[in-house]
Amino acid sequence: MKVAYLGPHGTFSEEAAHRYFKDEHIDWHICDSVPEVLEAVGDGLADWGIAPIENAIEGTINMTVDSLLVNDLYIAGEVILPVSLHLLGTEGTKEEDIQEVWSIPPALAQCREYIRSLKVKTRHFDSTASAAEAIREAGRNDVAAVASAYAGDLFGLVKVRRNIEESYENQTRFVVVTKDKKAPADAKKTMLQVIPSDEYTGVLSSILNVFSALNVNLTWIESRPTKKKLGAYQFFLEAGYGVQNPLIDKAVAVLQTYGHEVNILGSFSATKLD
Ligand SMILES: O=C(O)C(=O)Cc1ccccc1
Repeated sequence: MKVAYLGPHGTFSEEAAHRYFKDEHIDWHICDSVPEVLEAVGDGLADWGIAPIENAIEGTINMTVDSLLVNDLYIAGEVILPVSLHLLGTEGTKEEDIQEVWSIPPALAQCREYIRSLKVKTRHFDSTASAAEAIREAGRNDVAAVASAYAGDLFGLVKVRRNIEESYENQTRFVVVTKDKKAPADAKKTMLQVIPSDEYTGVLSSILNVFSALNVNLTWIESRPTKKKLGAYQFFLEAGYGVQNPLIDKAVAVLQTYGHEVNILGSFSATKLD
């Protein structure tokens, strides 16, 4: 079985992948960016992929939501991983000498306040670990990376400042995706994409009412542009029942009678890591 995740070694994605698939014999397919992970599964280069979709501080990771759709993937699992971010530099780096901080944008966003307080520039990388690796290769004392303690150890960096994110309860949610649109038997949540038939006053509230009328809890809601014209949005709704529950079929049927396009993007249960 081949599983794709965001590399290089030392990313949070690697930790999530290794801990989620711990009991199986896996052929790992390490990718250079989050969109490439989902593309690898879409193109059949890997059977499964794991990608970050939501962070407790920064919210939705849009590149994952968008790439899920482009590659026609099914979410069959979810992993919640505690994450701690540190400012990492080469030996001898002093906080006051840092001019630039390097990392993947969602990680930089989780420590926005701290980075603003340093009054430094930021540089975007494709992962926390690729930023840490670049700091080691640069061998400079005026740049630092935002990454995990594990990445710091791997690339021989020291912690210039610990726990720089804006919450001590920081967690990231990853989705486990595949091409096969089959829900696991124990699925407890369903992810739906709803593309409204038209723009009219109250369209979102009428969509949400379908779920409240059926007493189906929604655990996540996100809107993304349809990318067709300015102001046209589609909605992602995560319902608190697996797809095998008749209430999900009912909700989909009602939404379709309203003329909305509804796609089931996945059904899964959560794995919480500590
Ligand atoms: O860059 C990484 O280490 C990733 O796996 C992506 C990511 C970035 C920020 C928080 C969690 C995961």
